[in-house]
Amino acid sequence: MTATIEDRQTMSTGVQPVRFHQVGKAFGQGPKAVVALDQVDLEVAAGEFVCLLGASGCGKTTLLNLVAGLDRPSSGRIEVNSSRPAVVFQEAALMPWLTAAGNVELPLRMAGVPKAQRRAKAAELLELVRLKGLGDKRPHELSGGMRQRVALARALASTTDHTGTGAGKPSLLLMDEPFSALDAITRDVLQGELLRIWRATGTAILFVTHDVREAVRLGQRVVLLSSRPGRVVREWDVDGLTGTPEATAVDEINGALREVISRHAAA
Ligand SMILES: Nc1ncnc2c1ncn2[C@@H]1O[C@H](COP(=O)(O)OP(=O)(O)OP(=O)(O)O)[C@@H](O)[C@H]1O
Repeated sequence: MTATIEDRQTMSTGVQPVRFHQVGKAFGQGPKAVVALDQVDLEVAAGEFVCLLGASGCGKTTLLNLVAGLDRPSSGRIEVNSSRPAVVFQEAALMPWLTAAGNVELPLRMAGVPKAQRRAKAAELLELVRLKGLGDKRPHELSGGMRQRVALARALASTTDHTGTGAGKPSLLLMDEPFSALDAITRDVLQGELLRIWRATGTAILFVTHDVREAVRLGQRVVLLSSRPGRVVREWDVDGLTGTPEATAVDEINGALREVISRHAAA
């Protein structure tokens, strides 16, 4: 089930939104430095859904921050070849004084999209995340799941190229445990919605989680990071697995995750 190099090369034809070449990231210097990532090689193909899995503190958020340009690597090289990557966090982080539609419009406003066009785009995206008719609600009037839907619509607005400068570049969504604060039923519904939206938009997604089931359900590929420092230790091609194959993949990946955690604990 582990993807071969040949498989990876087949998947990686065309423009890749993200490529990591031997990326390292350390916080601080000298003996007290915290090495969060070490020699990470990773790529995401256009339109691909990749789940990044690892134990708490292994550097998953650090890796997403590097892709988003919120931080810089200490070593190695990152190629980001997408129209502006957008991030969805664990908490929706909406502007409380803006309506749902206002929040979705915000990145469009910042990109200089004319008013009528951004209104129409926000309405279209709110419909895509099944919040049609709720655009005038403020965040406090919405449930946690609804707020994450707004955050997803805003991220989609942000990653769409409206200026023409990113023409031809694939879009990329970065998602940092976006459903982990939600109850199990809402999480299940939103996972299904995310798959639908991914298929409808064709955006590439790099999705961080520490939930193996979630990773196998959502991803085409699951990439396992070791415990600190985070390194890619294994990856699995889980595209289209359902039923028993999916359960087998979950067991196998759970075993590998436990192994990297216990190796770290023993170190
Ligand atoms: N700004 C920073 N300064 C110092 N250390 C940091 C900083 N950001 C992250 N770290 C450290 O780097 C390591 C990786 O952190 P990161 O948040 O990327 O892990 P994670 O895998 O996302 O964890 P979790 O699953 O718990 O969210 C941790 O040891 C963390 O303490």
